[in-house]
Amino acid sequence: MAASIIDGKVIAADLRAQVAGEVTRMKRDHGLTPGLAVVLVGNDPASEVYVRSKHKQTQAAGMASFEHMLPADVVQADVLALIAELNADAAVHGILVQLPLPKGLDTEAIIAAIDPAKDVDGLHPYNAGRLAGGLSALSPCTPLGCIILTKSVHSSLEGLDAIVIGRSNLVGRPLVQLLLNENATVTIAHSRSRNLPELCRRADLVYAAVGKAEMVRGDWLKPGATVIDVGITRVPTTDGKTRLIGDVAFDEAMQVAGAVTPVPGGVGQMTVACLLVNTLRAACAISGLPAPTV
Ligand SMILES: Nc1nc2c(c(=O)[nH]1)N[C@@H](CN(C=O)c1ccc(C(=O)N[C@@H](CCC(=O)O)C(=O)O)cc1)CN2
Ligand SMILES: [Mg+2]
Repeated sequence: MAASIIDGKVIAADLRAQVAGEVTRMKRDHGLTPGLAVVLVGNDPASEVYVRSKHKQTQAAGMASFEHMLPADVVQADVLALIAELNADAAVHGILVQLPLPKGLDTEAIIAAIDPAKDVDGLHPYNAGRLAGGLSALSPCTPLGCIILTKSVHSSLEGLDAIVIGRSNLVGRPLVQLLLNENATVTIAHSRSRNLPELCRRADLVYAAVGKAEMVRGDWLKPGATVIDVGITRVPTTDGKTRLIGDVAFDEAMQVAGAVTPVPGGVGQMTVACLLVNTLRAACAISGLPAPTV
């Protein structure tokens, strides 16, 4: 029997609706409008698309959206000065610097300059450290989305064997921590791992986040496994256009797995929805309000 498709579009839309409901209540009961500031440096076309989508979805949820577009040749000190301004701005509850930054800028230093309470990307070492310590923290959006998608299939992840392929700060590493917090048994694999197909075949939950198109094949999967595909590679098509491909050979996975996320329409959809959740959580924490239920 073919696997079921985990519909990221539907799940993300539901999450955004829940956030919008909470924002309405915050405005009504506390006169508080959560605000998100996004900093885009340069003009990478994909980053421009993602930032536009963040702006639209932030406004659609009833939050304030502040966009800061800086030229590709901006100097480090000017980026840091903008971050300092946003840290001090009471209307801003979340700050996000779109990645990757142009060469020449020190990404680590820029992220470290963000007030951890406003770090809605969950990338500041303070939040990464708290997450790794099993403490409450703002957590990176894509891994949060992966967990929500997994929970749409499994009400509990306790005791399940998970493999995370990829160890980036944005996805793989924080995803491992979130899975541990759910009491999953986690294997961390990466481009240098030996016997990857064999490691994968043991897993109930497979997270592919390496950025290598269709690397995970159908015969790498345990029958019935849940497969969460984080990869997005844009490839040219014969008609001169492009299309997106994930890290998992989708058609093959559909023959073996129990549930699979599509690309597009899976994990990617959750990233911005979870950013809205984090902005809401940051606004509540900064304003001394109880954590939102979403
Ligand atoms: N500061 C950050 N930079 C980047 C992040 C991040 O979380 N924080 N993640 C990615 C880019 N990204 C958001 O910033 C992002 C990627 C993909 C999608 C998405 O909706 N994907 C769609 C397909 C979109 C398309 O057609 O191109 C899907 O998979 O369905 C949203 C956001 C790197 N940088
Ligand atoms: Mg996707």
